[in-house]
Amino acid sequence: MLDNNQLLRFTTAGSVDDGKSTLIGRLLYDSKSIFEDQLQSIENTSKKKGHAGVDLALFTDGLKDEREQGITIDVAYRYFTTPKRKFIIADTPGHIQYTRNMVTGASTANVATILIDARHGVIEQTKRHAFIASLLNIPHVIVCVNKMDLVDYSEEVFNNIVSQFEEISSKMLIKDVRFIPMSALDGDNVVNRSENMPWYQGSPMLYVLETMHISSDINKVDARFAVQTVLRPQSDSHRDYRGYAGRVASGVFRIGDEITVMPSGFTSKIKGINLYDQELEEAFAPQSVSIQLEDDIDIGRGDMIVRSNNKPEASQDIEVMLCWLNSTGAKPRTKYTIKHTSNDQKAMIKDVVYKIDIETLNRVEGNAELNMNDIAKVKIRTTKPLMIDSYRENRSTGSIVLVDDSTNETVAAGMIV
Ligand SMILES: Nc1nc2c(ncn2[C@@H]2O[C@H](COP(=O)(O)OP(=O)(O)OP(=O)(O)O)[C@@H](O)[C@H]2O)c(=O)[nH]1
Repeated sequence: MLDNNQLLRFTTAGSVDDGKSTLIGRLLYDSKSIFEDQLQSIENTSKKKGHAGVDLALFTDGLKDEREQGITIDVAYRYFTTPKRKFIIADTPGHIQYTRNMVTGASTANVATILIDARHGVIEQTKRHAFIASLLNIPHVIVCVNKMDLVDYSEEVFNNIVSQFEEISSKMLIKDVRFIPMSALDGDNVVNRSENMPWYQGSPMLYVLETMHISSDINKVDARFAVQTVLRPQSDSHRDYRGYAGRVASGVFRIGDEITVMPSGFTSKIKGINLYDQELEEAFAPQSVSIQLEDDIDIGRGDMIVRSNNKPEASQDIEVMLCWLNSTGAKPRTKYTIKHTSNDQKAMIKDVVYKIDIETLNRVEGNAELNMNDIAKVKIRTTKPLMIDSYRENRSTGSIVLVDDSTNETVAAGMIV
């Protein structure tokens, strides 16, 4: 089984021409994560285009081709592996890096990388990227100060950018932020240590990504099991078996644990845990398992099994920071389907408390309209209770999405306050 700790998800954000494609290309190329045939074709194209070396941006050009053909790809996922870790990069194309794409790509990320052009320093866009990383509670941020070759590898320029960034990030909730001076084009401090910046004592980017401690990014304290379906095999040998299949959203469950089923409130003890036909002593997030209980109680999809001494709140009135994702905007007095873990209910937006002006990061009150890319604090009322935690404490049971039933489109993503 894949040790989930070894899988690191990261997003890339930067404004147009900061060098995102070049950086990803450099990471793949220098870490030798490119397939031979792909590499050959890129080298040929680079030669044809008159490039002295390899045109690194070609690694991510697939995305551009598709875009030019009019196929909308908002977030592209790239996979690469080094001997130490597996990586998934959620990449959003530079000039369509709207809030919605960043939110979509970043919601499960361990790390957000934010690119800054060393010549320009911290700009409006950087602020927006930092804000979204903080809003989504992405545990780690790496600020890549790129194009250091164009500022004479100056330590002073780098230090100034670090201070500028720290000034804005100190007002946000960003837990772990690191700064790396680099040249993606020349490969300085991406995979290999730069010889041009001996003053930089830190590690190159890949090393940081490979060694970053991410196992504590998952909430291991609050045990939450979202029931997806009830298993009742019909064969004679399994006649007494009744298991609840679902996903451990967070925390750990062990045989013998005293549990409560929510929202009904019935209590029991865990009798067995199965992963396919394997019997486990314990299960942890994000495993999908089936759980057997000592008592026969009425449980269905959307219920949540939790440890009795640590329960989420059951509520029909929730406050969320909502990011509106579709172009139609929010329709007034409309019922949406709200999806929360395995629980689907109907919900209505009762009130827009305030919107965030993404440029100034100020709150704007008195404007109830929600359009694409808007971020707002809203009050939602659901038809039945949801078992919720705050997103800060639990990224899994603290997040929701809204779906428009008439089109089946996901129209908003929200973080429970
Ligand atoms: N001198 C220098 N140029 C760089 C560096 N990194 C990228 N560039 C150049 O900057 C330009 C933009 O790089 P891209 O990688 O295409 O930028 P991007 O951010 O991916 O741009 P979009 O795909 O439009 O979002 C290209 O001409 C790159 O060769 C660097 O470290 N130093």
